[in-house]
Formats: sequence, C-alpha cells, structure tokens
Amino acid sequence: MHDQVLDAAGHGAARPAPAPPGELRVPLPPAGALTTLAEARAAIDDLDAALAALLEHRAALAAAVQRLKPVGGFAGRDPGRERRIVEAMAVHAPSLGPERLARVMNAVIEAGLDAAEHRRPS
Ligand SMILES: C=C(O[C@@H]1C=C(C(=O)O)C=C[C@H]1O)C(=O)O
Repeated sequence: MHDQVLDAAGHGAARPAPAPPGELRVPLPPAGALTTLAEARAAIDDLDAALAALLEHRAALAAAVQRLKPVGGFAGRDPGRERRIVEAMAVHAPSLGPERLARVMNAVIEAGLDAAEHRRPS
C-alpha cells in the first residue's frame, strides 16, 4: 500500500502518508473505534494540529479579503456573509448545529479580524 507509511516510532502501525506541499491530510479515526483515553487524546491532538493550521490559513485569507474590501476590518464586518458561512458549515457539523457553530465561527472571525489589524506586512 503506497499511501501508507510506518509511524516514526517504528512500531509498524500504518499512518497516512504526508500530504504534498500546499495540502493538509488529517487522520479521522471513527470516535467509536477509540478504546483508550491515550488513543482518544492522541486523535484529538492530531486533529487540533490540523485545526490550528487551518485556522492560521483562514486568518491569512480573511486578512487578504480585508485588503480587498472597500471598508476592511471590524468596521467592514458583514453579518449576512457570516450567517451564510455558518449555514453552509452547519451541513457538515450536524451534531453541533447552527447555533453552537455560530458561536465558534464568531470567535474564529473575530480572531481573524483582530489578527489582520495587527498583522505585519509580508
Ligand atoms: C472576510 C470578510 O470579512 C469579515 C470576516 C469574515 C470571515 O472571517 O469569514 C466574514 C465576513 C466579514 O465580517 C468578508 O467580508 O468576506
């Protein structure tokens, strides 16, 4: 199986091959298949590392939008766009549902706008 590699510790457990540059690959073990606390926490740690990379990239994209909009930053906040983002995401997060997801995304969006306002030009 050429899309599997041995884990770094050499235990022989199959791990997904690393993603090519510019892509993100995340193992998504079914939660019901996790039987120990250590295994479940390791799965969360893997996922959180990917989530952090996605959030970092999302913040960069949101900063680009701020530069392109006539009014950027918190002053140019667009509640309708934010609602549509949450509605689209809710389809993929049925156990969270739109209200919880809206709280999460409000925090994500505000963090992105705040980071954009304090970003050093690259
Ligand atoms: C990125 C934008 O600016 C703001 C930030 C958003 C975001 O982080 O997704 C969405 C709407 C705006 O409040 C945008 O208008 O698209």
